[in-house]
Amino acid sequence: MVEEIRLLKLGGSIVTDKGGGGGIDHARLAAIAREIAERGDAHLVIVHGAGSCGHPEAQEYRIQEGVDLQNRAGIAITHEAVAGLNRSVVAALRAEGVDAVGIHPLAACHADNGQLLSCEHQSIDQLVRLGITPVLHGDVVMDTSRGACIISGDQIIRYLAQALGAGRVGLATDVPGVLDRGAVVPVITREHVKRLSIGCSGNTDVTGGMKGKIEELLKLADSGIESHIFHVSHIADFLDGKEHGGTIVRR
Ligand SMILES: Nc1ncnc2c1ncn2[C@@H]1O[C@H](COP(=O)(O)OP(=O)(O)OP(=O)(O)O)[C@@H](O)[C@H]1O
Ligand SMILES: C=C(C)CCOP(=O)(O)O
Repeated sequence: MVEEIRLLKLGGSIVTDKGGGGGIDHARLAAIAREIAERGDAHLVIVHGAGSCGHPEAQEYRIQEGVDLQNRAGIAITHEAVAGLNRSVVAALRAEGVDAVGIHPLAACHADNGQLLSCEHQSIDQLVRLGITPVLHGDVVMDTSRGACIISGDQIIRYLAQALGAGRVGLATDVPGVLDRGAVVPVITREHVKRLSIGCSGNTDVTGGMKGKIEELLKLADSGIESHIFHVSHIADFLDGKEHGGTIVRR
């Protein structure tokens, strides 16, 4: 029997100090890595966001407006910021015994007009089947129309979930789920979302915060794959298939 692949996004807001001084939260990373290692999670693909390691650089160089000779320096600077975070995520996982390997979308993916068009999912699938945990991230990616653009971890999650036929898709973040007047909305569908007020992030964010996340997850839901948004404290529950108290986005 071919085991199902699970996808977990670690939001930039939980692995970095997104609203504060801007550092990587190494203690949080170690705790998350321990939870993943304790479950011996084979068939897991991890994608992390950028938080304070990439969003400020992408904003400074106006990457989302397109990249040409004037602002091309932003490609390497933004990529290095988030690639450094990727090295820390991979190191934290490996320190706990998870056989993790970092994969950079700048080299593995291509976009057009800000939309992810392709990603080397065959290599990712093969790695997972060998028991290795690929760790991707939101990144600056070359873009046919714009030169380059920023692809969020949420877009990568959507693409990989569809390409790999993922069985379970979860996004851990700094809020308990999608909130409506302070209460968690348990289920969101395309119809229902129109009645909600979903905003961006309270911090520097070039990919649309919660609004951008929901847009991607609704596209995923359209293709029949549901996804879960929950607070970082419920990662173990998600991996164990238990109730996480967050939001499910479905068709
Ligand atoms: N209706 C809403 N419900 C919940 N969060 C919301 C809502 N509207 C806006 N937000 C904001 O969205 C944020 C979460 O989105 P954000 O993109 O920062 O998450 P992330 O995936 O952890 O980070 P990153 O994009 O850096 O990976 C919350 O911290 C909150 O400020
Ligand atoms: C800003 C960069 C480099 C990637 C953004 O990814 P996200 O944090 O998942 O939105």
